[in-house]
Amino acid sequence: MIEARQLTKTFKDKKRGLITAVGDVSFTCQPGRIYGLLGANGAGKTTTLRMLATLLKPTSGACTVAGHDTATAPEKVRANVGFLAASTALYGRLSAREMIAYFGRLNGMDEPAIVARIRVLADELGMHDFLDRRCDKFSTGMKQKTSIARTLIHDPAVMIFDEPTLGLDVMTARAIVKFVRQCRDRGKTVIYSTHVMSVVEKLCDTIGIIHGGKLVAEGTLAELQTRFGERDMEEIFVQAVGGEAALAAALKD
Ligand SMILES: Nc1ncnc2c1ncn2[C@@H]1O[C@H](COP(=O)(O)OP(=O)(O)OP(=O)(O)O)[C@@H](O)[C@H]1O
Repeated sequence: MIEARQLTKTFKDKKRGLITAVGDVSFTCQPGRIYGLLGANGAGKTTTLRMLATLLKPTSGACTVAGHDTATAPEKVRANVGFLAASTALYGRLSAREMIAYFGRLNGMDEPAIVARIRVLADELGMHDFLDRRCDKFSTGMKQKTSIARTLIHDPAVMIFDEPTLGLDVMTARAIVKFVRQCRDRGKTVIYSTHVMSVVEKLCDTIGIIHGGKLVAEGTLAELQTRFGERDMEEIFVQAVGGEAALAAALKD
């Protein structure tokens, strides 16, 4: 389970002064559920996820992830979390299998467990054709699948995906969305950040709309449709952030 309580993160920026990237954000995600964090560029999604994954310390507020507090037990949180960041990198000279196994060892797994888990991930993500090829020759989709596998090698209870389908072709994006759904169906707690409305509609059990660092609306798709009197997620989103002018102004910052 994930519980964020009044999470706030401010940055001092030379040009822009004090920035509240995330302000007073609270939400929970239960096992077997996908929480979709939906927001435009600069809304505060990545900063929120980095706090949950212990990569950033909140300025105030707290988070509990898989039963552990990120401030007092960060190692325990990290052992139970797989975080696919937009910037997750691969070593070009390693093959996908070597890369994934390396992260298995970093997570304290023994060799038989690593071999077995790579087989499962390669089946689920469709990676067998390129498992033993060098990462520097990979397409964007192959790289992303390898990054996902290395992030989830230790089969964590909590999985955090930051824009996992960005820049991917339709078929690869569909394969990844299907994989995320399977993770949820196996009881994982999943956070999925994106600005793609259609993915949120199809995939997420609960949707949190984040804008200017604030969680401005939250609910199931049906709840949001009722609350805003709209069926279309894009219309709901624009209304939730205060209209097109407010969205355009935020994107200019
Ligand atoms: N290290 C930092 N120093 C200064 N400002 C930062 C820093 N990290 C993020 N910000 C600012 O905080 C705000 C939220 O950024 P964040 O990356 O969390 O948004 P996002 O929703 O993930 O957007 P995107 O989809 O563009 O990645 C932005 O205004 C960003 O410029």
